[in-house]
Amino acid sequence: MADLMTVEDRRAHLPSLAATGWAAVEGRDAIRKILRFRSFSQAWGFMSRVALAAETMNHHPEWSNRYNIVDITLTTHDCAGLSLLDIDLARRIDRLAEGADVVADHGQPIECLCELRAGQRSH
Ligand SMILES: C[C@H](O)[C@H](O)[C@H]1CNC2=NC(N)=NC(=O)C2=N1
Repeated sequence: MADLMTVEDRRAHLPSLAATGWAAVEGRDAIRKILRFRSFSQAWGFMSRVALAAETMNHHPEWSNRYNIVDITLTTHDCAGLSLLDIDLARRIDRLAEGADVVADHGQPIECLCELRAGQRSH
């Protein structure tokens, strides 16, 4: 069972993900990144590789694909917020997305997620 990230975890891990284009999702304890590939084929190949990583981790993205665009949101359903599994999957996604363009005009600064929201309690 994945635990909700503590404030310390968040401060340690989230800012570096901002550097690679991850942003906070409005109203959710979740991170989002939008990628643009050269073609549908490149986008689909990326998604295939991420799918294999997700299956290995048993941790899956919420994502959509439109031609050469892949829109990815990560959060952990079991704890209704961000866990370290989301950090791990985000880093694997960044490695697999090498060479793709990052669409940056969305989301809130990721630092918004470095404090726990009302009602959230990390173990
Ligand atoms: C039953 C299965 O192990 C769980 O539903 C896994 C599958 N993949 C998952 N993916 C994500 N993002 N969050 C989860 O809590 C989760 N739980």
